[in-house]
Amino acid sequence: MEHNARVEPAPDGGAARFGEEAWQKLVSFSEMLSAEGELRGLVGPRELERLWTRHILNSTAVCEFLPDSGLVADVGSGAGFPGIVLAIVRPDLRFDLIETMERRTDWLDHVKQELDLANVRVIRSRAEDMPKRYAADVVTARAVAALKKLIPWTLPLLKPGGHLAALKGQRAEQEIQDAHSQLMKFNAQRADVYDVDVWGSDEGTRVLLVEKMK
Ligand SMILES: C[S@@+](CC[C@H](N)C(=O)[O-])C[C@H]1O[C@@H](n2cnc3c(N)ncnc32)[C@H](O)[C@@H]1O
Repeated sequence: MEHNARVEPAPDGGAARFGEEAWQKLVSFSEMLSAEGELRGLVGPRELERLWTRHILNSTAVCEFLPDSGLVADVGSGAGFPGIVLAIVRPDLRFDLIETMERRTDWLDHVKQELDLANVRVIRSRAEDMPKRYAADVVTARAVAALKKLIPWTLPLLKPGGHLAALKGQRAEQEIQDAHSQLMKFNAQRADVYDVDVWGSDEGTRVLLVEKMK
């Protein structure tokens, strides 16, 4: 596949970091996004210039908050961040990508087929409309909504003792304060912010981790 000149090149050393198979799939995912992402209205042209650092590698920051085994639900996956990236890096975990827009679930299904991601299920739904019995070990979310909205959407999707890991920016602490009553109402045990280094990028990121009561 021909590379778009504006697309940020992949960093060196990815195969050593993520394993050969996962790295090949991450590169293929970047190529699919470069070729089709703009046309399909999934990523803006400026975003292709920072596809690796701002999006693909940024998504990997959630890895250290994933469970040893079980089910991860990525709410509002959009073009596949962080859900597709995490599913590639952790083929031993099951991933449900819960996304409300058909255009985006069509894309996510296409990526699942092309990259042969047997651990991925694409679910077209709003997070808040998922069945009551749904129970994930971890829910992930990036750029979906402020925490006070995310809590009612995502804590009901978690098993007791499960975690919401949301990629957030500088206002993460303020978001926790603003979500105080939702955190109490939906049985959050604690909410903390972690500064995380992102491999291959100079830009770190922040993960807001909410634990649901056991
Ligand atoms: C700004 S995009 C972010 C996409 C991706 N997470 C990322 O970081 O690039 C937000 C996505 O969340 C989806 N979304 C918004 N509200 C949702 C909900 N209640 N349940 C599931 N998906 C939702 C939108 O359709 C959109 O694809």
